[in-house]
Amino acid sequence: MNSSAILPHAIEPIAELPVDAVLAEALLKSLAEYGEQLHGRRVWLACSGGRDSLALAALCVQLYRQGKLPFLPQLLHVNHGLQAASGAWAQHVANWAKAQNIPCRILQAQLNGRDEQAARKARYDVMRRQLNQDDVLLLAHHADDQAETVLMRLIQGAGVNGLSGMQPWRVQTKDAHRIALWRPWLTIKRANISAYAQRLKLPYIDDPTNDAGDNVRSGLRRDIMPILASYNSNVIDNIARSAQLLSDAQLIVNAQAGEDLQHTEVASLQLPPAQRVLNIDKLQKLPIYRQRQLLHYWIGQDEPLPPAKQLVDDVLSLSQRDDNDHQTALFWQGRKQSYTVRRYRQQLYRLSSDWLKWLELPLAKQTQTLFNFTESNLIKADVQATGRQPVAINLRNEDKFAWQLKVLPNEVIQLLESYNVESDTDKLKITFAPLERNQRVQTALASRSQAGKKLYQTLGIPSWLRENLIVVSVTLINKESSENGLLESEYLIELPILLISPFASWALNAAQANISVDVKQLVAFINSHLTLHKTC
Ligand SMILES: Nc1ncnc2c1ncn2[C@@H]1O[C@H](COP(=O)(O)OP(=O)(O)OP(=O)(O)O)[C@@H](O)[C@H]1O
Repeated sequence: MNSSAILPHAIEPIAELPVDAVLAEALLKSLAEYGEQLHGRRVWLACSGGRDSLALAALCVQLYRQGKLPFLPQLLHVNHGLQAASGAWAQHVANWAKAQNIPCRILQAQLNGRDEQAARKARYDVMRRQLNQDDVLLLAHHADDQAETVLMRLIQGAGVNGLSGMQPWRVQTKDAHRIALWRPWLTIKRANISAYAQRLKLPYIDDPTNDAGDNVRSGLRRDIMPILASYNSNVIDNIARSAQLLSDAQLIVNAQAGEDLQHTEVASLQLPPAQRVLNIDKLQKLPIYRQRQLLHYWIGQDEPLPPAKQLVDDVLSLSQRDDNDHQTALFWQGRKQSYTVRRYRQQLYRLSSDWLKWLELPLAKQTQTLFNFTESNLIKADVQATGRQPVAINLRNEDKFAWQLKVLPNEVIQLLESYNVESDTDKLKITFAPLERNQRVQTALASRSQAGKKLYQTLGIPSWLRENLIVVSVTLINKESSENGLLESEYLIELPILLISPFASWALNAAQANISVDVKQLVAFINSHLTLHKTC
């Protein structure tokens, strides 16, 4: 609204006229439809003081007085402070609310720019801050707004989702704060609202910028809609109906993509929203249109807005390549965070930038003494009890993610004792050290020890995970008896038993150490407690 907006004078309580049947029916029908979601929620009404939102407020007052509406919404008016008259409009809305005896709150918006988009964002931000968890915000958007929205999106090349327009009920979550936007008038034409406002002599504020044609929306309203109406007088209703049909279609598309996703995701590699992984072989079993839809859904999940079609096409081509290029990285800036989509072998990865940064942090070598009998004066019987408590070892801990390994010392000691080896009688020491590029280790996947690139290839480690391999070793006392059993010698040995990455682990072959330990069984007590969790 600009300063030339017409500010009406007469503010009176709403006349005792019969309610408008069409407008009331739309509101009450919507109330019945979302009754369950509305139950026990506080309802607010976003009121600009313009014709539509003032009419919605007036209808709520009338229906409430007649006992047809179980609640009276509290008005919220946002003062954008853009023009000299802004303060007067806010006062006008407050005065009108007072005359109707309904609560009203005036909020000041903090604008970041002077265009309509900035005002809209600031308006929603300040209203959202006012609302409590699960509160509902009533908006007066109507069929003409819906038609303009659909046309705007059409000329921007939107898909089914965009063309389904505004939704009558939309839950919005931002930083775990959840509210619902409720638009009961999406099927009501502006003309009906105008007639009602006139009958009631509603003192609404008339904003000339709405029809000035100086932004896309008002340009469509002023120049394009009348032309379309000359071809088909039902154009508003018809576009609003198309939006409803497409909204149903979108639900079906989403359900299909969700189902396809379940079959194509690689369950063991998921760390949502930091890392999401798709199996390309399974993706390619789907018809091409479902592949595209699935990728669109997969990339955009965890984000409020979907990715551009170009990115979906690029990811699709990446999945179709048959060369061995693992270097391509497709960047996507989402609303909440940014991501990189990469391919490694037959898998597509969507990696958040936070996660990639975390993976680049250095890992330090550390030695943990799981037990110290001398210091704590524990006798072995106590070990049986306390050793059942897993010992958590932080491999890399930072505000966003924590990589932790849990060891059951009791089990490890018992197992070691069942072989001809013992842990140091006073201490059980486990060492965690980043795998050196040239360090050779032998896993069950290879017949001899390997290092560097060969090892990564054998284990299938993508390039961004290569600095995240850790060798776990136990310090043991090995006893050797001579053949006649008379001579017994003991020596300390550091035995590498396990290689771990954030998502997998591999038992290391101890044959080189010349010790008869069943390494697989030994590592089970360490391996099975590996957890990686996101802390925020
Ligand atoms: N300054 C504001 N304070 C509170 N709510 C607002 C404000 N501006 C808009 N709204 C809400 O957002 C909806 C859509 O915004 P839009 O810009 O189309 O409204 P408007 O044309 O300025 O006013 P109205 O829809 O009331 O005639 C409004 O119907 C109203 O519910």
